[in-house]
Amino acid sequence: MALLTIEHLTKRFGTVTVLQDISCTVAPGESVALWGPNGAGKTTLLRCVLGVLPFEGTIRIDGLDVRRQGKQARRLVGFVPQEVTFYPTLTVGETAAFFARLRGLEPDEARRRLAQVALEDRLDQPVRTLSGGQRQRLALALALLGDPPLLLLDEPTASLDVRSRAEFMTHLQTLLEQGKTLLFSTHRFEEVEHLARRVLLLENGRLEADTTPGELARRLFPETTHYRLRLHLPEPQRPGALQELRAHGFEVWMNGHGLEVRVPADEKAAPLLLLSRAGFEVTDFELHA
Ligand SMILES: Nc1ncnc2c1ncn2[C@@H]1O[C@H](COP(=O)(O)OP(=O)(O)OP(=O)(O)O)[C@@H](O)[C@H]1O
Repeated sequence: MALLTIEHLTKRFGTVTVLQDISCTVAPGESVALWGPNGAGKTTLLRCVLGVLPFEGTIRIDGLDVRRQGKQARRLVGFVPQEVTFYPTLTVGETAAFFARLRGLEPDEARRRLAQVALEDRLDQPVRTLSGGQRQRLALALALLGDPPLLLLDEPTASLDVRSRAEFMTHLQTLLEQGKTLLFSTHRFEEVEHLARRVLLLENGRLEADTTPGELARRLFPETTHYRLRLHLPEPQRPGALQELRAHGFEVWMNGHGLEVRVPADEKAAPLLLLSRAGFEVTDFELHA
């Protein structure tokens, strides 16, 4: 069964329709990116799923109707906004304990979630002294309180520098590996590429496509849909490797020091994996646009 089911979701603010007849599902353990230009409706969609906005249509989380069984449904969801406002004078530990208490959870639960995002050594640090990356990790720890299966994240890395962004993405990757389900909005293709298995493309409040990161890449960068991958192999192995790649549908030919393979943008490493699994010894490679 799907963890999240959205059926005919329409959201109007007064006379303006911001989301129009959106239907989609997210399976347990999936990671789905919400992609679309500013104003496409990404935040609004997340807020409808959270049950904090009235809407038309039906949204269910693990079968629970967000409108009629809101309280139970919300227990299954953690939310990380773009930027969180904390009480600046509270420490990290106090903040997490405060939110845990609000939700009727034990202080131990707060400490567990702080450890999950590598903040356990910051318990006594006032929130106002945290870096941007640490603040966002604290927000993630709060979203993890109660161990909900579904995490909604609204451009969670938008205000972070490159290093904190990478760090935050690594935490999300780990959560995904641990079985969490992620639905996150982003404007960065590299985040889609690293984290998402599916992409919901929103445009003017409509679901334009329910697609893959590879297909999104083809739409965004149509001129670089394929690359040439040069593989260096010991000479005696080249004919066998060539055959192996051709047998798997790759366009491949010999060149001076090895093979050259035409690879789609979303499968650049596939020939390397294939050959190494088949026991070939790729000594080096180069990628050309
Ligand atoms: N409370 C509101 N009242 C009226 N209009 C609203 C309200 N909230 C959002 N909107 C409008 O709904 C549309 C979608 O906004 P939303 O914030 O969901 O887009 P978004 O895709 O998240 O954009 P961004 O990428 O800039 O965050 C926008 O035109 C916005 O102005």
